[in-house]
Amino acid sequence: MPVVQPRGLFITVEGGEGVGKSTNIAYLRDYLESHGVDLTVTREPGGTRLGEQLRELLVAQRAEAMDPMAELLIIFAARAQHLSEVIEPALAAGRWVLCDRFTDATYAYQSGGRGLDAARVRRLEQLVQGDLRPDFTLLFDAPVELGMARARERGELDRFEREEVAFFERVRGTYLRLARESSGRFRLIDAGQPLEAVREQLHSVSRELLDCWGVRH
Ligand SMILES: Nc1ncnc2c1ncn2[C@@H]1O[C@H](COP(=O)(O)OP(=O)(O)O)[C@@H](O)[C@H]1O
Ligand SMILES: Cc1cn([C@H]2C[C@H](O)[C@@H](COP(=O)(O)OP(=O)(O)O)O2)c(=O)[nH]c1=O
Repeated sequence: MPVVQPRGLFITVEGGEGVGKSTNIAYLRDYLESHGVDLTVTREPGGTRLGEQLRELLVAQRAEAMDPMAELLIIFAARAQHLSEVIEPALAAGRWVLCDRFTDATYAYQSGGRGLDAARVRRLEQLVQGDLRPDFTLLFDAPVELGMARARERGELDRFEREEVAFFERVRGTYLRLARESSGRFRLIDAGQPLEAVREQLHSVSRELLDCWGVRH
C-alpha cells in the first residue's frame, strides 16, 4: 500500500506595523525546529524571486498614487507565484509553512485600510487559492501608536508605514473582526506586553500546534 504523506500545517502570522512579527517568527522557528518540525519560513508579499520584485514595487515610495485595485492585483499576483512555487509543494511534502502575512492582511489593508469592497478580495481569494486557507493564524495585536513607534525606531518608513493613524486603526479593527469571525483558526497574541510575556503566549500556542500535528500523524 502506498504511504500517504500527511499535509503539513499552514500557519500564518498577522498584525499591524511594528507589532513584533519578524522578531517572534525567528523565535517560533527555533522553538518548532527544536521540537522536530520540518519548517519552511516565508513571507508575503514575497517569498519567491518574482514575489520579492513585486514587493519592491509595492513598498517603494512613488510620485503618483497607486490605484488600490492595481495594488490588490499585484499582491495576488505575488501570492499566486508564492503558492505554486513554495507553499503548495512544501505542504504536499509534509513540511509546515510559517508565513509572515497572507490573505488576512489583504482584508485588513486593502479592504479595511484602503476601503476596497471585501467581496473583491473574496473573489480573488477564491480564484487564486481555491479552497486553501491557513490552518492557524497568529494575530499579534497591539495599540496602533505602540506599533508605529516601534516601526519608526527601526528606521526609514516604507509606502505603507507612512499612512496615517486612522488607516492603521481600520487595519487593526478589521483584523480583530476577522479573528472573532474565524475564532477556530485565529489565536490572539497580546503583543503590547514585554517580549518575555509574548514568548510565554507563543509557547502555549506552539504546544497546541504540536498536539494538533500529533493527532494528524
Ligand atoms: N514585545 C516587545 N516589546 C518591546 N519591543 C519589541 C517587542 N516586540 C518587538 N519589539 C521591537 O519592535 C521593533 C519592531 O519589531 P518587528 O519584529 O520588526 O515587527 P514587525 O515585523 O511586526 O513589523 C523591533 O525593534 C523589535 O525589537
Ligand atoms: C501580505 C500583504 C501585505 N501588505 C502590506 C503590509 C505591510 O505594510 C507591507 C509589508 O509587509 P511586512 O514586511 O510584513 O510589514 P512590516 O513592516 O510590518 O514588517 O505590505 C498589504 O497591504 N496587503 C497584503 O496582503
